[in-house]
Amino acid sequence: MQFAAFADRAAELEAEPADLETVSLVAALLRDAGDDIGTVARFLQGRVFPGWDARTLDVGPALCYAALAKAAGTNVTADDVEERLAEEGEIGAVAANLDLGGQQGLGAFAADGAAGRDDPTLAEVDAELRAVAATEGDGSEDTKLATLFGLFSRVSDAEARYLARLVLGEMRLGVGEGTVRDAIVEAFAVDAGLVADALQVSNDYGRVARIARDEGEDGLEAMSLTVGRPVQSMLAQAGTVTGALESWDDVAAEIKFDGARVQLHHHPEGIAPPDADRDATPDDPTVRLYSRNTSEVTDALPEIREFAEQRLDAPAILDGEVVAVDDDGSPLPFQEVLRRFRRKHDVDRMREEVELEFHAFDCLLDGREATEGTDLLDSPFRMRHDRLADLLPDATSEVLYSDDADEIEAFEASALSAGHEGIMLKRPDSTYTPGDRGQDWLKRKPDVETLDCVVTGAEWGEGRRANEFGTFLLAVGADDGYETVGKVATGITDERLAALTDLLEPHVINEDGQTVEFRPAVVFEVGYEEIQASPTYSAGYALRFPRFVEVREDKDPEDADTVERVERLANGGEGGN
Ligand SMILES: Nc1ncnc2c1ncn2[C@@H]1O[C@H](COP(=O)(O)OP(=O)(O)OP(=O)(O)O)[C@@H](O)[C@H]1O
Repeated sequence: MQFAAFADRAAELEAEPADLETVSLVAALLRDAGDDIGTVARFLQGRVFPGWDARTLDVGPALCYAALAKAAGTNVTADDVEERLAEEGEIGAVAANLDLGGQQGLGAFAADGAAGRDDPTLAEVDAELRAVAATEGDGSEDTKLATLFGLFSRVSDAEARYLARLVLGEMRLGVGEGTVRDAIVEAFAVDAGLVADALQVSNDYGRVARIARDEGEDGLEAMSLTVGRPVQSMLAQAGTVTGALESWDDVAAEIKFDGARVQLHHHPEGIAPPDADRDATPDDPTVRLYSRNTSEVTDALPEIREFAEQRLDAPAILDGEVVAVDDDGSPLPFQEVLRRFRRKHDVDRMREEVELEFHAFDCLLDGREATEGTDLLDSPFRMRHDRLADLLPDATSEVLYSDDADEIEAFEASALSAGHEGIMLKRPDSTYTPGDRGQDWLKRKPDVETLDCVVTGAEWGEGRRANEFGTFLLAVGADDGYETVGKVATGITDERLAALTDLLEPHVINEDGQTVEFRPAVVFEVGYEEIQASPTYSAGYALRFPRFVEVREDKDPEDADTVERVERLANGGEGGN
């Protein structure tokens, strides 16, 4: 398929307001996509890589504007592109009006290796974007710029609209995961439940679309978890012991460890890297570790890798928390783990400073021969946990199965006095539902709830702080983008303000006097006293007394809290008992 044909269909989708029609248009596009079906399923969602693959293009707005400016010709600068963005409101419209590769464009003269407008195929665009993602090291910015310039010079105005959005990961087509899922069902007349299950185990819309088309329901049914391809983590809602005991016969209470989520994959025959299009060989590592966002973190956590290498023999996928401990083995605050977590250099030195432990709390795949069935997603929690305790007796979370509130309270008190964050309450017969923040896992924390908010704006400080941001605008996820819920200025030390300014400045997309606007990129955890309905902010709610707690480096904007959750919290639907 030509990229131009994809852009035409994207324009049709963008113009379609009705959800049902959108699903039908996507279904038709999937049917027409031929060999490009996987790429189409991903591009429509603004993704180049499947969900299990954490690679990103790593192209910030500034680089994208520079590439657009270069392709637009000698008269246009990156600042001009930014200015137009302020007028037009979104990058697609800007790109479509720049006459890229046209009369003025350098691409017209085939400079710098650019071929001029030549109608690239979808596969070519995909390959070029993957090349951008693979570029690293010294001079990588220049190489990325050259590749993007080359691509932008090759496309028409209509194509440029969607190419620019794709580069920045914001397609704005109203096509979310649910739309693609429903479209696969409609396009290939396959069972919706089978498609949903296949998506859960594979975390890969492109592959599910292809299998639904080529192998039908049998193929979907045969899809199972694959060691080395992380699934989305199952998540929790805030809940109460009384609520859990009212809804369930008994409760599985566990310690809530204060660390970072890690999915541990083990295969004795090696696990191929995610970007290698080949089977594993014995030279590949036998353990790979993934963060909550499915990024690989194996190299940052060598002791966890060594632990798994020594202790596991068969294929396994385990879910757990990595916690930092002091010399006595008592847990240290979550920030200590993060220091280790994102570490690329000096890992050995850091390893001496901060000791890490893995606490496994779930088992998604148990490949030991003696056990029946390997994929445990549909098995009840009690059984998954028993398997886990059998696999790693000394590194598995302790569980208290109880229907007695007093007993659970005593369990919580001992968890807190041992320095843990709180407890989790799980429904003992619940299945593992990847990516789901459902009612089967509840977190009970003794302190006030916090919210994870996307920082969408800020105001410059005054006087001696004129070069630092002073107040941050907070937003939460909505159906279409983000809605604001408050501003935070308290809880931030001077030193921290400087660091936050450095962190956020590269994400500025707009500036108007004292006020700046950010591309959604950074997530703040924010405490508050209360949430009130309020017309001041676009979410319709305002946080009272918001207080900065931490930057959630382990979360992407998509993982932030939502308007729906804010509404629930405001109406007292969640909270301590
Ligand atoms: N025993 C446990 N079972 C499940 N999750 C646990 C456990 N101990 C610690 N956790 C952590 O608690 C989190 C559950 O809360 P939630 O699903 O809301 O994630 P979160 O949004 O990262 O929340 P939080 O900010 O509370 O860590 C898990 O993601 C995991 O990192």
